[in-house]
Amino acid sequence: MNYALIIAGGSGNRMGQDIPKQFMHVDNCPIIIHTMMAFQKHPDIQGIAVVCLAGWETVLQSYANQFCITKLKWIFPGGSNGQESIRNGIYGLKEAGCGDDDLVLVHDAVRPLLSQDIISSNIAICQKYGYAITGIKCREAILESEDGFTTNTSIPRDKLIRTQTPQTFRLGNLIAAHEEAKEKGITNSVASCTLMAELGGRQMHIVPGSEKNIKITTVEDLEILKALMKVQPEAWLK
Ligand SMILES: C[C@](O)(CO)[C@H](O)COP(=O)(O)O
Repeated sequence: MNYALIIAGGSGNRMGQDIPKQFMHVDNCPIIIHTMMAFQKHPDIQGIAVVCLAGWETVLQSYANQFCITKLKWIFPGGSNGQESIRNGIYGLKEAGCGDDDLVLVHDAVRPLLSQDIISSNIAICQKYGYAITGIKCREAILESEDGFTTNTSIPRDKLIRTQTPQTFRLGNLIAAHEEAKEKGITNSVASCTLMAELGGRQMHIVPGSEKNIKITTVEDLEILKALMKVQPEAWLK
């Protein structure tokens, strides 16, 4: 079985809006529903779990009903950071009876333009190699700055990968990683891929992502999303 685990535990402070960014509407539909629709449409996804910001569970369930997201099976509580939210989600899946060999596609609630191809490739690469990370090559020149205002240090971009989601693992491997993180005192890794890298001993395989698989973090991202959806509504979801 293959399950989507959508991380929607954040309050979206960087957007500076009254409601969390994952619940903001674009094209008459909440961003998180656009995101869930990509998994709803995919024939190889059997269920969707959402790790949800406290207080928004009922809203989420009623939007899912309204937009016919029939694959939504579980809503789990969000954590105090991304790592804890993912941890809540995978332990929730385990308690719900999912097996160690089941695949879990961990995905940001605020990446609504996820294509069917990226989902398919995540499943295929994870089945083959065990650890699948969506990413794209870095095309910009990269500099390092200590204070955010000045710099004299260049970082070669040739080997750099900008990570996206989904990031896909077998449930048993995810649980083992989070157990090891607890033992080692790692509590706030930025993403599943950074946690795996920090722990070591896991070879992750890169699934080609897309510039359209944008993460909505700021008001500027929201404008880009609206523009993309206007030009080619849902085209990249096919
Ligand atoms: C997981 C992620 O999308 C990979 O690029 C990113 O790390 C999420 O970051 P956020 O700070 O939780 O938005």
